[in-house]
Amino acid sequence: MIIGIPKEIKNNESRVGMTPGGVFELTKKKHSVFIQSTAGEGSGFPDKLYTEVGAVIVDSIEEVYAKSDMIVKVKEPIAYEYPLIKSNQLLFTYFHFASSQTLTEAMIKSNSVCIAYETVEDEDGTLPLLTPMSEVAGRMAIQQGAKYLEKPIKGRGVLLGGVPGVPPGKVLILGAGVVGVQAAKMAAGLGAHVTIMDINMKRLRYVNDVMPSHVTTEFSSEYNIRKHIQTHDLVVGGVLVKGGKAPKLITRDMLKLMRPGTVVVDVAVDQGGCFETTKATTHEDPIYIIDDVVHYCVANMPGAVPYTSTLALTNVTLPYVLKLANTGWEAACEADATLAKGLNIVHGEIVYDGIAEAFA
Ligand SMILES: NC(=O)C1=CN([C@@H]2O[C@H](COP(=O)(O)OP(=O)(O)OC[C@H]3O[C@@H](n4cnc5c(N)ncnc54)[C@H](O)[C@@H]3O)[C@@H](O)[C@H]2O)C=CC1
Ligand SMILES: CC(=O)C(=O)O
Ligand SMILES: [Mg+2]
Repeated sequence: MIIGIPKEIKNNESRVGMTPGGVFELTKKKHSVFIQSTAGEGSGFPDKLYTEVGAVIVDSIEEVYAKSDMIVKVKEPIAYEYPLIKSNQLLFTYFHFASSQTLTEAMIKSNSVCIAYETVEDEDGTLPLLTPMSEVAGRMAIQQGAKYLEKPIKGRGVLLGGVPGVPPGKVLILGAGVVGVQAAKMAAGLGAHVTIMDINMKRLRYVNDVMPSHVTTEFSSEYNIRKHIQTHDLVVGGVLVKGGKAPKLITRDMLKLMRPGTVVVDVAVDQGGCFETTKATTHEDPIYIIDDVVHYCVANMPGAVPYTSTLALTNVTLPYVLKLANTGWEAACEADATLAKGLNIVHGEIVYDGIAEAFA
């Protein structure tokens, strides 16, 4: 198969769809790989490393799309790319359709086959292609939150770890999935007091078992959220309803309960966000303030640490890229139920319930 890897063009997105190590495995199986010039540079992979393993460097994104049967990338195609997508072309990337009707309509119109990393789902309900980026974003959420809590950057002026004689800051985490647990780990490591909430008791039992005693679990309800946002300094949104829109757990009127300078980091922004006041931001301009609450809502957080994220992403996508390249998407999805869950839009039809429901 002919595989194309374009350079990402989303704001400050320096990840690339495949490492040279991944390309090596594809060319070993006699597949052809076209990669856009400098696509890997931001992740520490100059063109030379790709040509050494048999990839062909092409100058423009137009050429990558025009030559390829399958496009392997990181983020959803953006408007510039819509007209480049060919009928029947296979697109393997993150899409997060439920948060964008424009993207959904464009992919329906393209007559392509869209397999979304974020809905590839194992038998046990875990999301193997979302997990590593959620691990990155969960850990980053505390790094970013701690930074914006500093007074010159508009926060409350609280040091999360406190100091001897002064209590630590308080972090509230909504969702005890991958993002939530990684955020809890980082916040606990800094010495902050952590409250983590979920509606899944199994997850809360797990967190209770593995975390130190300054991480406390609490069932996620409006009553409990209203209570805790009055005393916590940093609130992290990490909830997910697979493939669907995130539930709005903190409404506009609830912001008034928070103290000025409280920071919210809504990692769930890519599925629409769990704060009513969430709107997607970029690494270039990551925050905005509403009712004195600092909002950080960057939809591609791992893009800022591409040296780590590109490796972590290829680790998990490569086995599926190989299956798709070796047998084509129909046979690969028939043989692998986990991969088949990634089918979101096929030749103009939405085939994933969560997306259809988001726009019903
Ligand atoms: N902004 C960014 O750069 C990135 C965003 N993400 C996003 O972060 C979100 C979370 O991802 P994961 O942690 O991997 O998902 P996950 O499925 O591991 O965890 C989500 C958790 O939310 C819980 N939940 C659902 N409804 C809830 C409610 N009403 N109250 C409390 N908890 C609730 C679920 O029970 C589950 O435990 C996703 O939308 C994902 O796409 C992931 C990576 C990067
Ligand atoms: C998962 C996702 O949206 C990201 O890695 O940017
Ligand atoms: Mg995202």
